[in-house]
Amino acid sequence: MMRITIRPFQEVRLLARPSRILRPFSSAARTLGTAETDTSVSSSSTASSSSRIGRISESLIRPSPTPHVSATEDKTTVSWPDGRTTTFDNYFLFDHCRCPKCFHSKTKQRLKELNQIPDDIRPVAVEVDNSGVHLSWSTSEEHKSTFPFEFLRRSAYDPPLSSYRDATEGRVLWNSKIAQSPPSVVYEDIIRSDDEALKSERAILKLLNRVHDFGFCFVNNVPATPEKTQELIEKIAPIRHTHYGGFWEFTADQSHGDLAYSNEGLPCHTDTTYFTDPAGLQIFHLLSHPSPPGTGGTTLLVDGFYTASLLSTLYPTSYSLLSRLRIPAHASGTEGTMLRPPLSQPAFRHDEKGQLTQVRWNNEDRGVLGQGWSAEEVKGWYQAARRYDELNKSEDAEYWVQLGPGTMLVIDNWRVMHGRSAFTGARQMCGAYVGADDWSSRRTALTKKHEIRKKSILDDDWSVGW
Ligand SMILES: C[N+](C)(C)CCCC[C@H](N)C(=O)O
Ligand SMILES: O=C(O)CCC(=O)C(=O)O
Repeated sequence: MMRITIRPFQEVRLLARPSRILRPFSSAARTLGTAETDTSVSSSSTASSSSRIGRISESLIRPSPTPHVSATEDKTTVSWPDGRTTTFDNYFLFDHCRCPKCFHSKTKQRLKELNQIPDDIRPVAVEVDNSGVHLSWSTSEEHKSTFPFEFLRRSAYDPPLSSYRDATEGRVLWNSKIAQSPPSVVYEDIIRSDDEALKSERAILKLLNRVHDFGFCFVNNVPATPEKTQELIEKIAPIRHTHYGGFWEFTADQSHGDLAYSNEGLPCHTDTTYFTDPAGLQIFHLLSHPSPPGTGGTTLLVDGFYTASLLSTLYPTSYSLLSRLRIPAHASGTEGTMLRPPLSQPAFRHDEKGQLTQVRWNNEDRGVLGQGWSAEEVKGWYQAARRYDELNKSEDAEYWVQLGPGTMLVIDNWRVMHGRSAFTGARQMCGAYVGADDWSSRRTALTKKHEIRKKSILDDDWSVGW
């Protein structure tokens, strides 16, 4: 392990290749001293606090894939073997230390407060080996952090290393042709005997991965009863309770002041746009709709990410307006329920990397537009909305499927829109919502437990909090 002791204000470059010998220095704090050349690795060289004279001892080191690491008063720079360089604020690195003083390894919580980080925190020693970068800090008490290369690659922000896997990994955008081979799993893989709990979990993970990748997935061979449907849903993830209840059964009985409780057709939409946090999963199981004599009641699915990508390509200005202008939504049709989130949101929301993460699209529940908008924005929004609507209603985008007893449909309500054709006759539907964070947590936890983890994946303490 190569150990370099550095002094404040001293740029240090740790060489991954024996091409140069570091210019060692010995100096009092705060100034650069005259250099002494020392080509032997001084095993005795130890991290020095800022009060002691430090020495750089460096020698030719074997070529290795480890990066160069250099630290100055406020930044630590990592020069990767592929030639890319990323820089970290020393405050950021110290804040992300995972040593026992800074991070509770069981609760995965940060222990160090911001006011416990000295404003001028900086490394006083840098070591690099195959396990990562080891920084000794300028704190009064000895404090050392070890950063896996994987953490530094993934957390890089100056600049970001976009090669890192992100939330869109595995995502498949689809159009009406998905009808040829829609994603599905079978009930028996999930509901198993108690001694097959691990197989059941792997089947649930397969379902949730398909929901992540396609935005929906069928579960076939489900017993057509509310009880078995509820049991299955609760096995997958916790049910989210709303003003409609937890597990719900509904029919055209106007029991709620909402068109879903009628026999009207419903254009493609996402649900609960009137919640600050719209439902993550929308799950349906059509228990009964004798047809004949009943008619209609066919389910519509549209990949809102697919049509958003078309809009972005065809009408980038419209995409931008739907990504920026906030739309109030409300649910006001049921006695005692007047839902209207305090913070309206735009139709398209993106994550920190600019990836489309949520589509909120519901014409029926849309409120009064234009508050705080300009006249041009009002006009522009309607043009953009009509363009998006046209794409959603196109033959290319619409996937019509007739549900029936035995087939449960799990929808990512942040991405895939659903609707139905008008119907006649007695139609019994049941299902539930699951919170967005809840199904994401379930999928991540099952992935961690069941997927063979490539050694480059971050270990426990570093894999959380992204
Ligand atoms: C699913 N369930 C029938 C219980 C409620 C349906 C709510 C429909 C509402 N317009 C919305 O889009 O959220
Ligand atoms: O009845 C259906 O098939 C769907 C109803 C619906 O769109 C909803 O509950 O949001």
